[in-house]
Amino acid sequence: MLKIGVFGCGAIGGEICKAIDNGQIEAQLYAIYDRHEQSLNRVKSSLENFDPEIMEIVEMVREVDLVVECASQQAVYEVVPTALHAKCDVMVVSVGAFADTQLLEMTENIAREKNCRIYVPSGAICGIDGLISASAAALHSVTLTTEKPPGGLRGAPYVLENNIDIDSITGRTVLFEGSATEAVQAFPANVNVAATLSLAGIGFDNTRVRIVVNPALTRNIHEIAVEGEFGRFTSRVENVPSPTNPKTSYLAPLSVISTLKKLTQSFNVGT
Ligand SMILES: NC(=O)C1=CN([C@@H]2O[C@H](COP(=O)(O)OP(=O)(O)OC[C@H]3O[C@@H](n4cnc5c(N)ncnc54)[C@H](O)[C@@H]3O)[C@@H](O)[C@H]2O)C=CC1
Ligand SMILES: O=C([O-])CC(=O)C(=O)O
Repeated sequence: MLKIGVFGCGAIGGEICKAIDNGQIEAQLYAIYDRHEQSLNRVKSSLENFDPEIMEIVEMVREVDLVVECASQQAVYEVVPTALHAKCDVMVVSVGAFADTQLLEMTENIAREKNCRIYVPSGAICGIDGLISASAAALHSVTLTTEKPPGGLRGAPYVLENNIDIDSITGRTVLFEGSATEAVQAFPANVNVAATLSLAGIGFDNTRVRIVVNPALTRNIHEIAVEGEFGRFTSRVENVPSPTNPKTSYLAPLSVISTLKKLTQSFNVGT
């Protein structure tokens, strides 16, 4: 049975642990880690069938087959190379870290050398399957428009550095327009989906991102528009935010759970 380690036990990590624990994913929840004891305790107390060991990453990668990173972009720098060097596969949700081309090249090289896999789930967006299919021919443009209520964007570096009082905004307001490279640095915990789109499509510098705050919303909306030789498609998802982290949509952990299920099933559907 696949032995899984979960690094980061917040909104996403907590859901993954529960899905393994309740048998939705046929795997063993072998180890968990978080820098906050409170998060570890919350996850441990939510489990009924597994009692995972708490292990730092260096120890975890020696014991498990796959580490699921669900912590932060900064954690990706530590978790991914450590896992791959130990011949351990890795699934990444803080995908924005891969806007750093040196990190991306380095991890791809280690994965190739060690014959390991790096998995990037679709996360909180819909349409990655179509974009991957379309990318087999020429793509002309990929655009993401993310619209969230203030709680979904509060505290982002871009908001703080530009002294934007996000709670005083009364109507739908465009906060940011730029490349995916710029977007994932300006909003590292809000638009990892821009990185996933970039990796699947035309790269970080060519993928356009617009970020909008809308106090009238209760959901996190991501709209994607893709044009290419295949034709054109748009996708729009209105995501229920995670109850413990309003920045994170519930679809994000569900996407990780489904990707993990794919690894353990013999019958797989979708691109
Ligand atoms: N790919 C996608 O579509 C999405 C990606 N994300 C990203 O996924 C990651 C996890 O999201 P959530 O679970 O909502 O966040 P969260 O804030 O609820 O949980 C993250 C947990 O990781 C821990 N953590 C962070 N950095 C750490 C480190 N260096 N070492 C040890 N523990 C660390 C924190 O203590 C926290 O308990 C974030 O980077 C978030 O931005 C979130 C939503 C969608
Ligand atoms: O969960 C979402 O709506 C998207 C998100 O936070 C991210 O991509 O970082």
